[in-house]
Amino acid sequence: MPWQQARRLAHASARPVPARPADLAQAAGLTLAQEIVTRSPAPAFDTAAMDGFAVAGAGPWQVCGAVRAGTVFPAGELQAGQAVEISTGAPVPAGADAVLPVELAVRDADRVLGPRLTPGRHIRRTGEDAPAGTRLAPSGSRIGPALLGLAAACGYDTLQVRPRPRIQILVTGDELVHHGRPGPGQVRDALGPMLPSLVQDMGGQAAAVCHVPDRPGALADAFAAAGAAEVLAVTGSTSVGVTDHLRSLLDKQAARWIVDTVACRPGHPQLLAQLADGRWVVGLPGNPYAALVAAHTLLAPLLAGLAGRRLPVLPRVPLTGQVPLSPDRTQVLPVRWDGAVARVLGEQRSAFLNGAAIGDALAAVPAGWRGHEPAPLILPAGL
Ligand SMILES: Nc1nc2c(c(=O)[nH]1)N[C@H]1C(S)=C(S)[C@@H](COP(=O)(O)OP(=O)(O)OC[C@H]3O[C@@H](n4cnc5c(N)ncnc54)[C@H](O)[C@@H]3O)O[C@H]1N2
Ligand code: MOO
Repeated sequence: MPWQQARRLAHASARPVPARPADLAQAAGLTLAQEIVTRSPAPAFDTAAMDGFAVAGAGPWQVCGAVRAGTVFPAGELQAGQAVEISTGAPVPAGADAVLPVELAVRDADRVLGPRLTPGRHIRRTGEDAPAGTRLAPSGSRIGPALLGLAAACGYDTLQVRPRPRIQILVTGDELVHHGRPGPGQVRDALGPMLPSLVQDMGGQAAAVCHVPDRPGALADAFAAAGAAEVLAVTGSTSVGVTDHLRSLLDKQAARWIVDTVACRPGHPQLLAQLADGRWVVGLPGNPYAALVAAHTLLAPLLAGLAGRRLPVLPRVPLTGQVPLSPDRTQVLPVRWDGAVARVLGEQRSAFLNGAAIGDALAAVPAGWRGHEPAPLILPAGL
């Protein structure tokens, strides 16, 4: 399956997890499952945009009081020739035409003088930003800091959200060790430490990593023990070796296959299937860089779909450096991204993470790519 199609299919297959209410403080980073609508007009009242004097009619004006932010002018309507001292953010009294900034005002006892102002000058009118009932943020938006502030400004205390999809990471491989330097024939587990933080960046939530022996039956036991997770991410069992049990287990459990190998390098043995109980299984190759590429290909789109978000649109950027070409596969390469051009950090073998570890992003160079064409860029969260 072509790489772009695999991404789209992984996203389109997922049904969003159920929504629940969350306090604003708990909603950060989750996905909005409702619209944010202005409940009252914004601003809610005619508001002074400058510190100075709210003035009515032509000057000079008689100063007849003061109105600070958080209070209202008690004396009702201003008459022509009257002014009140006013703070930025305070309600402009009825009858006022404009706000005279303090820098332009000349105060003389209880009188104030200043230039003629166009009507409405330095007044933010009621509903000027958004009338009541305006749709400000659609369902499916990521709840970032600005959206939290907007929700609060619109009077929300809780939001309907979709929680982070839960993932159980199952790391297979009897050759793996988890501490120190590996002995003869052993390999230090790179994926146990890498995947939980990758999952977090992708909007999911990983349970404690589970290490599964290569013996037959162990993976089936791990599936049964995985509990409430929506997604099982299995590493190191995607191939056809005698210790790779994932494919046969999926067939034995009559799983529905969605993606079975992808035309990309590295990471082609990756897979996506759905168990009869609805849980998703993503098979990530054991080679660590191949696992990273596969996670961006299938896991990130699946998590976006489960969270109710759209498939991230990948920006297309020009590439420089040595770009290996392939007539029939997408090549996924670590790059340095300077904001204008992505420089390929050499060809990355599937077992090594050095390029990805120091690079800013991954470039997905399409099959049949020609040198001058921009290529899609996979940016990590936060860049
Ligand atoms: N006969 C074939 N052999 C292989 C094929 C193939 O098409 N036909 N594809 C190769 C490709 S490409 C890949 S990628 C791997 C995928 O293999 P698995 O997903 O089954 O993974 P393993 O065989 O268990 O491991 C591969 C490699 O990665 C190391 N590894 C595994 N897990 C980890 C980990 N957590 N941390 C660090 N390194 C890990 C493992 O020791 C192996 O060196 O299959 C090829 N073979
Ligand atoms: O797909 Mo494998 O990832 O080429 O090493």
